Amino acid sequence: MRSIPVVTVDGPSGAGKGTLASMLANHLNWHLLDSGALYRVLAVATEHHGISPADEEAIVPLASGLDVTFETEGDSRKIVLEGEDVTDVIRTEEVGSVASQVAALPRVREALLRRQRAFEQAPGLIADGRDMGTVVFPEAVAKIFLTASAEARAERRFNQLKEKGMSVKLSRLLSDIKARDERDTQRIVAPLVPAEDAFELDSTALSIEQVFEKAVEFIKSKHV
Ligand SMILES: Nc1ncnc2c1ncn2[C@@H]1O[C@H](COP(=O)(O)OP(=O)(O)O)[C@@H](O)[C@H]1O
Ligand SMILES: Nc1ccn([C@@H]2O[C@H](COP(=O)(O)OP(=O)(O)O)[C@@H](O)[C@H]2O)c(=O)n1
Repeated sequence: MRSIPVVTVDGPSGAGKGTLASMLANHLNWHLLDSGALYRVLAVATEHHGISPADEEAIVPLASGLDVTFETEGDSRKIVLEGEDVTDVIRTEEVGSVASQVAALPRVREALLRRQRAFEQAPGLIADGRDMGTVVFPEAVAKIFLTASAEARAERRFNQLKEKGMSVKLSRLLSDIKARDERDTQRIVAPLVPAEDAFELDSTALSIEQVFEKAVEFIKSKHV
C-alpha cells in the first residue's frame, strides 16, 4: 500500500509558514496541521487551569486529554477549547511565549505526538510547525524550511496583529520574537533546526506568491 504523502513546512515565528501551508493545502486539496496552534491552545489551557508553564507534571495529563477541535468551514477555521472559541485569543504574542515554554517540556511534546500524527490522512497532509520534518513526520516526501530576517518577521506580525485590531509595539514584538527564536532553537528536545533533507527558503525579499511558486516547484520536483 502506498503511504499517505506529507509535506512539512517548518521555521521560526512570522516566516510565513501558516500562510504557505494553507495555500498549499488549498492548492493540493490536502489536510492541514497547524501544530503551533496545538501548543498555543495548550498554553491557554494551562492559564485556564491555573497551572504554571513550567509544571511538566501537571501539563502532561492536560496535553494528553486536551479537549480541542479544529473546525473548517469553507476558508474559515475555528478552534474550540473546552467549548470556548479561542481562534483569535491564541494568536497573541503573550500566548506564543507561553506556548514556547510548554513546548520545551519533553514529556509534553511526547504527549502531543499521537494527536499530530492522526492528521496524516488521505489524500495528503501539509504540516506546519518547528519539528514536522525532523521529529513528527521524518518520512515526509518534501520538507520546506522557511525563514526570514527577525526584522521582517516582526514587521509582518505587527501588521497582522494590527489588522486584527490588537495594539502592539514593533520594538516589543521584535524582542519577543528573538526570545522565542532563542528558546525554540536552544531547547534539548526537538529544537528548531532544518531537517537534513529540507529545502531552505528565505522569504525576506519574496512576496507571498513568490514563496508559494518556489514551494510548488520544489514539491513537484519530489514527484508529489
Ligand atoms: N513573503 C511574505 N511577505 C510579506 N508578508 C508575508 C509573507 N509571508 C507571510 N506574510 C504575512 O506575515 C504574517 C505572518 O505570517 P504567518 O503565515 O502567520 O507566519 P508563521 O506561521 O510562520 O508565524 C501574515 O500576516 C502573512 O500574511
Ligand atoms: N511543531 C511545533 C509547533 C510550535 N511549537 C511551539 O509553539 C510556539 C508557537 O508556534 P506557532 O507556530 O503558532 O508560532 P508562530 O510561528 O505562528 O509565531 C513556538 O514558538 C514553539 O515553541 C513547537 O515547539 N513545535
